[in-house]
Amino acid sequence: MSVQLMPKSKRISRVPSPPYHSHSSKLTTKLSGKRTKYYGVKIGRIPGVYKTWEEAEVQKFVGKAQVHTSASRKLLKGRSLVVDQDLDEDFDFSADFVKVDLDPHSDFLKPGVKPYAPFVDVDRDRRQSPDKKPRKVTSKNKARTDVSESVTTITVESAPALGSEPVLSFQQQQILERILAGENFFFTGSAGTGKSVLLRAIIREFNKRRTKGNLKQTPEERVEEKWRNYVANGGKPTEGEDRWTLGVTASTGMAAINIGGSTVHSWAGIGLGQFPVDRLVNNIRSNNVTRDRWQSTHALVIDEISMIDGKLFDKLEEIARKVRNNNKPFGGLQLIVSGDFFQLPPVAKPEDPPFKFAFEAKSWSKCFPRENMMALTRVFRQKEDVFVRLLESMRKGHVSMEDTKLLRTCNRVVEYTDGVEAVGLYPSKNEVETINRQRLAALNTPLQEYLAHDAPGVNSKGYDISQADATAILDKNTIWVKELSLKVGALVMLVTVSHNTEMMTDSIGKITDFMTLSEASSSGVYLPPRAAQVNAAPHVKWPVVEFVPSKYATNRIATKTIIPQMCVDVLNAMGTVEAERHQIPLILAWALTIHKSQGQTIERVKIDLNKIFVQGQTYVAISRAVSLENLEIRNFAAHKVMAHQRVIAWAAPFEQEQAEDEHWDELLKDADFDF
Ligand SMILES: Nc1ncnc2c1ncn2[C@@H]1O[C@H](COP(=O)(O)OP(=O)(O)OP(=O)(O)O)[C@@H](O)[C@H]1O
Repeated sequence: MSVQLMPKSKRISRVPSPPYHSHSSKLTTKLSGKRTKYYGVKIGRIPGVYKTWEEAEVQKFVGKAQVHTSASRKLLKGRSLVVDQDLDEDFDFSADFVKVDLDPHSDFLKPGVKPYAPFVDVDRDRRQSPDKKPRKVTSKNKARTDVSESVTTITVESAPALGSEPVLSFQQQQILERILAGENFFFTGSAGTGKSVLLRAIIREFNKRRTKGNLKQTPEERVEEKWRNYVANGGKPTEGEDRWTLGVTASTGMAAINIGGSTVHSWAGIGLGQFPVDRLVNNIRSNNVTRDRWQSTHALVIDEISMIDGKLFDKLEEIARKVRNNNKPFGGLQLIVSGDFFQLPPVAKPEDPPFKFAFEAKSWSKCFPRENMMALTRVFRQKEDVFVRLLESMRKGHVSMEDTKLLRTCNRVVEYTDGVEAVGLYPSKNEVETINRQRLAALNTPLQEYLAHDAPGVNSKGYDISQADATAILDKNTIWVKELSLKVGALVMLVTVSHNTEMMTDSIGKITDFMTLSEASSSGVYLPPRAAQVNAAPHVKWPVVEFVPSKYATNRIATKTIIPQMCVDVLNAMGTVEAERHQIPLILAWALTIHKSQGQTIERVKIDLNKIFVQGQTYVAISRAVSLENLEIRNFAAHKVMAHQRVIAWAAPFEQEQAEDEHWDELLKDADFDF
């Protein structure tokens, strides 16, 4: 919690309210035209409302990591509404106070999702002069909040019984325990066997065990704290604390965002990784923060390993030994690696030398002896046996005559009574862009355009990056679009994830309206708690999406939800923000590339296999579906199901051995031995 500042000009009379997760909470915002400012201190020596910043500032707690910089002061000063979940009942709010949500454990403060995003009002020009073509909003012509507004009332309804992450299966739990005991582990398994669910559970467990309160520390603060502890401990490293320091990475930016991490390249501080190892090691050693991260991290997660080249894996392994001055495999770093080699392979240009899979790296078997690799065997995504079996043989590149017949029956149109059609999956990006553009143009409802605000950060050397570079980095590493064009009737997909069940990625729906937050609240539309964060722009209209109620998922989103803008960021090698994008987390979903669909569960799906070009692509596309009932496939042919021979050869003995082990375990379970 921190010192909270708010202008008196934005008076807010407080209605006592339960936390958001209870049934409902209500805030009444009264905005007067005056510009006198008051400053509120909720947690401090003497909580209260102060007339000057100086008076307020001295009330803050000393020694807590809540030092207000001028930047945060500036940030908070301009806000009209800040929301808190656990207001102190004894606190005197009679003097026009606000509700604040600065819970460090709330989703807003997790990597990838941030509060206080600035806004763009794309609708304003059109509202003022209906004949005028909508003007694109840039940082220059961005609309300002009108503080002379009269009264805004927002009712935040609680989410209707949104689910949580599923309970881990016995196999998932077994792997989790071995990882928590400090073992290296590679876990694989067919699509939908719960690798991502397990990975998220692992990250949660590590975070829980890490020293409380330091999750938000920057790498620099961590180094400083480590040094202080080292000195306090008489020059010896402190026990326990580093044991749970976890690096969270993935092979691609998209996969990294899904688990709240960075790409393995960024984390390692190796740029594109094309230089020889010694040069990369020198670069890392010359950067205190990157060097410290390599040295102080205890365990490293690498997700979607199938897309990491084996040569890169070997380079990282050698770098780890050198930078950590430790000759054990990967310099003694605990490795937690996940992925399915039958899915998408490393991206390689035709002119590149042939790629190696990570399991073909020289160091792979040193890092993962046979007993530290396991395949999850229970498929959760699909429930129909016939579909699970079909996908299993397709994964290995086999399709029988019967399978072909069955898949050809999916060449039909599935109609949905609620009018929300299926998401189309296509191999090529151009196809996807064309389809989405054409479908949007065909709707005769008014166009709403939202231009993202991209904020440049710093690169791994600490230098500011340019606006153009920030946009390029964000375009490459995230699925959030720079220019979002929407209309009532558009099919959209939510592309943000929240592990506290507020919103789930992969949710599909149709835009039914554009509303301000207060309009939404008075029409019974669900306002996600984070919607309150953007109340600084009461006249901005956000899309209202009617999501398809999921038949299968344990995680659900409220059916009719307003989606305000949020923020996504890309981290540099120092773990600080390289670029961040403020945008509405929706994308058009009439068409999506198969590459972008990897890792997702899509209940209504329509796949066109016409231009399939890579092994694993057909399997990835079809395995996104939840049931045969909702699956549509165009241009299926058996030869389009391709699995990589090297993967088949590598996986066969491993999977055979595991099946035998499991068979023996099963037999021995009921046996009564007495040694
Ligand atoms: N233990 C479990 N109990 C019930 N459902 C589960 C369990 N584990 C995973 N699931 C569900 O199965 C579906 C697929 O899970 P997940 O995305 O983790 O699979 P995956 O192996 O990562 O798939 P892919 O390889 O396609 O990315 C999700 O809907 C998830 O909620």
